[in-house]
Amino acid sequence: MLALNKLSKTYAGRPVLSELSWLFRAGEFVAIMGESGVGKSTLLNLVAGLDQPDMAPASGPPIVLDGVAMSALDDDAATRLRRQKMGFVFQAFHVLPHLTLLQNVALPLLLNGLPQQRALDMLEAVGLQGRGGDYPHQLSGGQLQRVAIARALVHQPALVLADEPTGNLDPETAHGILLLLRNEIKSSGACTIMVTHSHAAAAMADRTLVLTSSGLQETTSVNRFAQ
Ligand SMILES: Nc1ncnc2c1ncn2[C@@H]1O[C@H](COP(=O)(O)OP(=O)(O)OP(=O)(O)O)[C@@H](O)[C@H]1O
Repeated sequence: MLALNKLSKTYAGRPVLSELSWLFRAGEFVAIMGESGVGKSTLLNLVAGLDQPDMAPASGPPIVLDGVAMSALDDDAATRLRRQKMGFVFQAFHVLPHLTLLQNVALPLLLNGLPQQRALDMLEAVGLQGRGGDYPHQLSGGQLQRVAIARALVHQPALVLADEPTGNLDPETAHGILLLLRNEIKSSGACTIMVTHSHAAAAMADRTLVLTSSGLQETTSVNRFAQ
């Protein structure tokens, strides 16, 4: 579904990611952990096409999503792919304050020319039925994350990217949000990559990878849902 093939990223001559390779399968919920500064957010940004990897190795394109080499796309094509195939639960893509909750959740449908009905269904799925006309400032942090998850999944993307989706929440609220995220991605069949520092969050994933300077490695110690 998503293949990384010797993916590397260097900032100002300093290597951050070196020849990362991994295959993420459809429907899989994967947590990525690792020390601060090791390059987890960089990895998500590269997969999202928001940043460019180092020149492709001779062995082939470094990021391939559903058979499409990201490096072969121009800006417009990359934007279209991102819009159609990806959903984000990133701080940088936070809920827009001047739009109602329904408008926020409907945005990916609007951008993809899809019918708007699913926005109402998604608001209901995340427990915010009847709140579609409210604005983000009327919500708690946990409710806002529910809106972010509804918006990330409403257009049924093949790939969901989440960066610390429960970073600012208390443990109980965080647990509820992660259960919701897990249920929604399992029913939609999306592949989900979640970067987190939280072992409790990682335990909700099917598997956990640890990113170090030597690359990605699977660890089995934290996954309650591991199959
Ligand atoms: N745009 C950029 N320009 C230069 N250096 C950058 C840029 N983005 C990230 N870096 C550097 O790359 C390294 C990895 O950063 P990144 O944010 O990916 O780490 P991280 O593992 O997500 O850290 P954390 O867990 O603290 O969020 C850091 O040393 C950071 O300073």
